Amino acid sequence: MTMHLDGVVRRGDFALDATLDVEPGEVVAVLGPNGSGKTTLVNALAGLDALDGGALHGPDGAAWDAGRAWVGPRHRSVGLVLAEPLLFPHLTARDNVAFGPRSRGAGRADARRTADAELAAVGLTEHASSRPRALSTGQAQRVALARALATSPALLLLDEPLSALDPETRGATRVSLGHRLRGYDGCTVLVTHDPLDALTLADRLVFLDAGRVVQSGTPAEVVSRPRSPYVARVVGLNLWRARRDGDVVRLPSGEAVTIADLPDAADLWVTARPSAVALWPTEPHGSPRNSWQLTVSSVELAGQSARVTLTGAVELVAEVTAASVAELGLAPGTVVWATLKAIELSAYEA
Ligand SMILES: Nc1ncnc2c1ncn2[C@@H]1O[C@H](COP(=O)(O)OP(=O)(O)OP(=O)(O)O)[C@@H](O)[C@H]1O
Repeated sequence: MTMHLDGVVRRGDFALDATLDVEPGEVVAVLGPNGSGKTTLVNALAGLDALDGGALHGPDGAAWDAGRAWVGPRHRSVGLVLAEPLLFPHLTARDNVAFGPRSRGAGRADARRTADAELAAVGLTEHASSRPRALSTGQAQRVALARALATSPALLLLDEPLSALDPETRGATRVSLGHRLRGYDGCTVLVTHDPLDALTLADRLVFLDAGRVVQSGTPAEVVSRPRSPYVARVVGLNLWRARRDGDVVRLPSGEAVTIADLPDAADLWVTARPSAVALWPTEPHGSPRNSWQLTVSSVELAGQSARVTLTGAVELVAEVTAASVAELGLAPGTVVWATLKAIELSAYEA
């Protein structure tokens, strides 16, 4: 069944006030800036915190938290994976995974069979007899995933499961996690800071800001139409709020922008890909386009390309080749002209 939350959790001045539905077999990634309420949400779903209002219905169909109805964490059908694997150091990988089924009443042989199947599903059959200190960090995290799934939970909560891994291990562990999640038919909520986790592992993305859901949609929808500066940053797009006045579109700074294809709405979001921004040492002339004289505030080189942050009449990120950084002498404080063709701007109703 669908997991359904429509509830409020208050912590001092902060309030999480969110609606979240997750279908069986669906992976929903929850993203948001620090302090937006992601951990508060996970704690409410796991039963580590109670709702202060509203209701939570688990995927098993039971009211987990609704008025006087309350199912404690031990009685919710939930598997939890945190950033650190937190395995029992004195138990083998197999016994770590078998611990959950055992403590829920399974016989020793049955629990071991389940553990072996779960370890096989994350590619760790050969390490079943290893103790945690003999495992790499990525392997230990895969054992933690096997342990979380060994009780066949209806809801799997993954709270930054890859964040403690070094970049190389993270890539391989992400692939293994994705593979395992495709074979899991329960509901999955994945909290992450990493856009790559969200875009590669999730069927749907939910963005929290200050305790509220500010956008949700499939990765493709969110990537093409971000609706908050945070979402735009995550998907790597320039985003401005704009107002249409007749055929003129103005940014909040009052700057007019020319957009080829305008929707019939007054309040707009306008996006542009950083790679569509061209930079020039002097004011360019020629085909009609948007052009601004801006100051470079930062340059981040990554291999053959660079992300250049510019400020002035508009805030803009440009992606240029490493060669142009040298040719234009781009460094904090450099003044350049930035242009964007009307056809490179995309506008949609806010
Ligand atoms: N026990 C508490 N008392 C008061 N405020 C709290 C308490 N617990 C959390 N908060 C506040 O609630 C807000 C949300 O915290 P939460 O940990 O859920 O955010 P988060 O999105 O998980 O952040 P991060 O990405 O940094 O982990 C924060 O402003 C935090 O300071």
